[in-house]
Amino acid sequence: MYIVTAEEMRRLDNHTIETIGIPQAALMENAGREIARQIATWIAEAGRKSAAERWLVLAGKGNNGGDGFVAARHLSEAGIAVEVALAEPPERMSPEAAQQHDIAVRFGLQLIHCWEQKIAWGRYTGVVDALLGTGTRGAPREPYAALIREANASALPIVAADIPSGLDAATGETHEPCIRAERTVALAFLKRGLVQYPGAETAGHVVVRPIGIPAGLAASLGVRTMILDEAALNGPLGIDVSRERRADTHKGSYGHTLIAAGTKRMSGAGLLCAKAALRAGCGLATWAVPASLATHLLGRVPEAMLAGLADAGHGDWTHVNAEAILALAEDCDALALGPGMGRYEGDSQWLRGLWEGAGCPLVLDADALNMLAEAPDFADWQPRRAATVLTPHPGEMARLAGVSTREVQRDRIGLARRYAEQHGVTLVLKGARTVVATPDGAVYVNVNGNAGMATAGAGDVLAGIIASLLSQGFDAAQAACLGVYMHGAAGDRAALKRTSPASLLAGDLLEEL
Ligand SMILES: NC(=O)C1=CN([C@@H]2O[C@H](COP(=O)(O)OP(=O)(O)OC[C@H]3O[C@@H](n4cnc5c(N)ncnc54)[C@H](O)[C@@H]3O)[C@@H](O)[C@H]2O)[C@H](O)CC1
Ligand SMILES: [K+]
Repeated sequence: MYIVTAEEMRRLDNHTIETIGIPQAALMENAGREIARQIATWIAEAGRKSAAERWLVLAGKGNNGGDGFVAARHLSEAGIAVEVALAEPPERMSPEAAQQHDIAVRFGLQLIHCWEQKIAWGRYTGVVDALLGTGTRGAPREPYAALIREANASALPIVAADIPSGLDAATGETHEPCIRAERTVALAFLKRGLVQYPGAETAGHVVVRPIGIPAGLAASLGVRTMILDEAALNGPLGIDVSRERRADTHKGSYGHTLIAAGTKRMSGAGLLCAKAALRAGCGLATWAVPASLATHLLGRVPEAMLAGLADAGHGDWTHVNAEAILALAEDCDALALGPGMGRYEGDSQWLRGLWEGAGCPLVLDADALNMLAEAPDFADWQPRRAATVLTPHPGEMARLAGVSTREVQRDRIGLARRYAEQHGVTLVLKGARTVVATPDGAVYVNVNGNAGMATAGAGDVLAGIIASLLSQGFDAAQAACLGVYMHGAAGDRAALKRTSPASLLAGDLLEEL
């Protein structure tokens, strides 16, 4: 399922009208009818009687308002009482909205002129927000701001037409004020703002309804952002998710994952990472740690091989010669580096040796990302010889990109795409709605998982899963996407087994993989 910006939506819209020749009024008719249909369905599902309902449609002066007039007509036809509140007089409306206004008048709909009359909110059982759509620029101005505040304060259920008014369709930023919708009927395609927080929260439950724009047009007009679902895994990512293991295979058929992770204080990070790799299906896993630690970890993951690397008795990673890790990596199919590694003097240069030296796919997580972020000479590092996957959380992403965490969260899709393209890496920007960006400009947004996964060690599990998939021969985009999807799905299964997701542990994810 494609996710578009307002600008991409305009291109799709224009192409449909001008090249394919579907009249704009037909698209608007479809849009309004779909909104009304959804409302009628929800009323019925809630066991309420249409005859007992009275809805108020808030109509703005743009085409979003035009959709509102159409929706009102179809609600009325479905036997649901409806009135339309006009934010501005018809002479200020877009031609399409003005046309729908005139039709509404002749149709006999009850209209309220907000510049002359106050809305008696108590009269209604629900509200359609058709004030502002994808044509919005910046924070809602008057009279829209006041209407949005009143609608929110009314505590009536609000159904947003296309997007909640006040939401930035391109980023998910919410302006002050912004409609808090119970549901949103997205027209033709999901807008980015509906899937990124905080926008995703103000949109409530989102459904996407077709309005006559061919679904395939998105790809042909260059849209490269989509929901990470099974259709994406099976389609553009080319993964057969129902594929079974062949019977005549052995552990050597499924790759060998090397995990360089953990220190005395954070040995659990390495443990979770190594276990996750094995649970995600690699045939063999080697867990490398500084030698001083190895004796304490014997038998902790019996299925993994434990490699204690000479550390001159220091128990830290910079005293482990990078060459020793590279020598182990020679026999492995992917290397995960960073969880629980700690930070040391000169560690950025230490990482450089591994970045330039490792000929197998590399997953960098946690401390390895901070080493990378602080490398003053990163621009001079030789390009990697195999795929690289970075798995930062927003704070680590901020350090990598040299911006604030707030900046990262403001436009996760845009930032992840730019970073991945610029640095030739596959980037997994973690957090609610994890974003996977590939070096060729494709972006996948994950929608599974839950807040219980905001727990120590969940990231270490993800790094292990992705490295495991890389060692099984999946390419970087496939491994990152399938890994993120499996990780979220495991989290959802684990959360179902607990009274509250709050008590979920990273170790629980392993059991569900
Ligand atoms: N996607 C489609 O193919 C179709 C979409 N439809 C609907 O049309 C809107 C987009 O319509 P547009 O006229 O471009 O924009 P808006 O309705 O969002 O109008 C905005 C309106 O308000 C003014 N404005 C802009 N920013 C602000 C602000 N911050 N405060 C106040 N006013 C503002 C601006 O000048 C415009 O006049 C889309 O979302 C769908 O709902 C079609 O109906 C069907 C085809
Ligand atoms: K709206």
